[in-house]
Amino acid sequence: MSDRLLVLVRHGQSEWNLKNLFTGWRDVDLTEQGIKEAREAGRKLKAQGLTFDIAFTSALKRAQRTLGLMLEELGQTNIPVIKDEALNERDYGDLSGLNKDDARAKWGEEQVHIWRRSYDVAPPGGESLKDTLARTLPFYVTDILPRVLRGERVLVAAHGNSLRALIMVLEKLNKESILKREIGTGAPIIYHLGADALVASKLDLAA
Ligand SMILES: O=C(O)[C@H](O)COP(=O)(O)O
Repeated sequence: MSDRLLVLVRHGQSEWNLKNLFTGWRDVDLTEQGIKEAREAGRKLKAQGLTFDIAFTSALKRAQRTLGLMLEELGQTNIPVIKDEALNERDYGDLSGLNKDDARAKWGEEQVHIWRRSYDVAPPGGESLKDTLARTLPFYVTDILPRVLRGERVLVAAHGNSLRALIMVLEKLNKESILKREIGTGAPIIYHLGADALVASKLDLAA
């Protein structure tokens, strides 16, 4: 097995996940449940015998706290941590702060599903997954991937849609299959990459 390790983790449950509100770039904290999920994710990685050389996270505190809690469980709070807006959640624009059920009642189930899961339809005033990919992918290519290919073991704590964007590329998912891809809170996905940067193996700890 190559040591080109890349682990992706969505943050634990946030206060607005619990309240069922569109969050996007709003900077809300973890719930007690989210803290538990983050610690559990760290314990799961430790149980796999994994250690990391560097970690990446977004500019938002729910992902940063999740990372900090995982590193505590791993006993690795001293590794370098790079925070970058490129890994932030998709900007939900005018939907930010609205209740997801209220939005379904107003615009219909299908429209809301398209805004939440489609590849190229942006919510009003916000980013589509394609727009999100346009900022996460260059950052992945310039800052994350070269380290993985050099053999550094990399942990990324980010968000449902910034991770869906990266997963779309890593797993070569098309516009149809990404529609169905859900990323659970605090559920690590462990990849080993080949020297060609393609996925050599994948272990989804949520599965
Ligand atoms: O930003 C949000 O509201 C959530 O973190 C992700 O939302 P989604 O499940 O609608 O993509």
